[in-house]
Amino acid sequence: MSGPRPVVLSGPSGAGKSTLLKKLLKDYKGVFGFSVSHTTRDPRPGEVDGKDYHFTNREAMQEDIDTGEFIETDEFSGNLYGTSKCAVQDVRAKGLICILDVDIAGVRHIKETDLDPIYISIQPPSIEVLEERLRDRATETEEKIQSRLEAARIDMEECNEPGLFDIVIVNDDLDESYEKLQSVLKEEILKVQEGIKS
Ligand SMILES: Nc1nc2c(ncn2[C@@H]2O[C@H](COP(=O)(O)OP(=O)(O)O)[C@@H](O)[C@H]2O)c(=O)[nH]1
Ligand SMILES: Nc1ncnc2c1ncn2[C@@H]1O[C@H](COP(=O)(O)OP(=O)(O)O)[C@@H](O)[C@H]1O
Repeated sequence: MSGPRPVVLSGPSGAGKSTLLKKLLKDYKGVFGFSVSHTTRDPRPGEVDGKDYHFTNREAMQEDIDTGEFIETDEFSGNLYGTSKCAVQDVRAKGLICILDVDIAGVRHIKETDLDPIYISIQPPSIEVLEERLRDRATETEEKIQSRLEAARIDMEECNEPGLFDIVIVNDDLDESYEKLQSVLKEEILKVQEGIKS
């Protein structure tokens, strides 16, 4: 499919991916669209089905996986997550830059497809700061915090693997990170904005 290149945002749970991507979606209306993943985890207060995720159960999701409806899926912290073909096509059909928020296993799966996105890793300044952010967010049980921190340690190591990401942004100061993110995406943003004008 032609059009602007999609963008993959990855990085440990709690690093700030949703915060950054929500800013992009708000500041660049008509430029970006979010690929709404499926998940078997429970919705958090305020999360909207069909907007933040397609909330589903394991049986229904497995049926869809079996019929080939997913580009990639992964088990993360006891739940299934996955990007459906429709999630990406719906955004790309509108000519928008499709943003995917996936874990590092998802990044590796997407590398095997022809999607050709820009790969961006959002990292916390340290594991201690990450733990603090996860605790302050107050969305996870102690068990889920521990399993996210375990996955984070692996992610923080693997993100520096040569060729895996186009850029790694250490999200210390939010405004600075957002500036860096916008600057990496400048070219694609311009393509869409020029398209809107003409
Ligand atoms: N592979 C894959 N990972 C996903 C997908 N959707 C979300 N994730 C990842 O699953 C992890 C947990 O997401 P979530 O439960 O929303 O927690 P949060 O990242 O702490 O807000 C994060 O690392 C997400 O990037 C997906 O469709 N595919
Ligand atoms: N640069 C930052 N400095 C301080 N707190 C941040 C920063 N970026 C995000 N946060 C906070 O950290 C928590 C985790 O961010 P979130 O966007 O939910 O992460 P992710 O989507 O990667 O799991 C949220 O409570 C968010 O408000």
